[in-house]
Amino acid sequence: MATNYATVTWDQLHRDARLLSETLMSRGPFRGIVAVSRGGLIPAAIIARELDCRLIESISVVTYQNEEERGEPRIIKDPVAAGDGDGFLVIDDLVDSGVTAQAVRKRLPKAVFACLYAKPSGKPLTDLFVVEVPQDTWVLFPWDTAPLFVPPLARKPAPTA
Ligand SMILES: O=P(O)(O)OC[C@H]1O[C@H](OP(=O)(O)OP(=O)(O)O)[C@H](O)[C@@H]1O
Ligand SMILES: Nc1nc2[nH]cnc2c(=O)[nH]1
Ligand SMILES: [Mg+2]
Repeated sequence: MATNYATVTWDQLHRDARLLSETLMSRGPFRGIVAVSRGGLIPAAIIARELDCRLIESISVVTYQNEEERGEPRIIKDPVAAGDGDGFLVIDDLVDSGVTAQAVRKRLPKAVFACLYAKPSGKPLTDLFVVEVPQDTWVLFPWDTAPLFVPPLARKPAPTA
């Protein structure tokens, strides 16, 4: 269970995706990009623009049976156009336990796997990432959050003794 939160803004996400693109320039050129849906879709779009890559595939892996329980990962959308991954770049937003990345790598063994954020358990499954995040930290992506009004300190009720 995560005990801390790390909020990522749209600006940070864009900057990190551009930083990853710079590193990826020396690993390419790539025939195409496979976005790991859904979290990898927006990072993949930014990276595809930077790398001038127009062939975009997607893979969708479901790892949750219900809200709590994790089941066997199931690929519910296959990246047909990517074959065995040869010449392709796979993009996800983050690796946590590494379960999703492992399933993607099994399906696309020849692809390069890159993501923006990596927690220690998932780190060995990525070829490239931008920022390491502690295992006990839950990353809040811009699509997970909304700006919220926070009352001024002076208006907060005094704590009762
Ligand atoms: O390393 P793991 O423990 O597998 O966790 C990482 C995966 O979890 C999140 O996706 P999620 O399954 O929540 O689905 P989504 O991308 O559709 O939101 C995230 O986008 C990664 O794909
Ligand atoms: N948004 C989000 N999804 C995840 N899926 C697995 N780990 C995470 C995380 O830290 N943040
Ligand atoms: Mg995902």
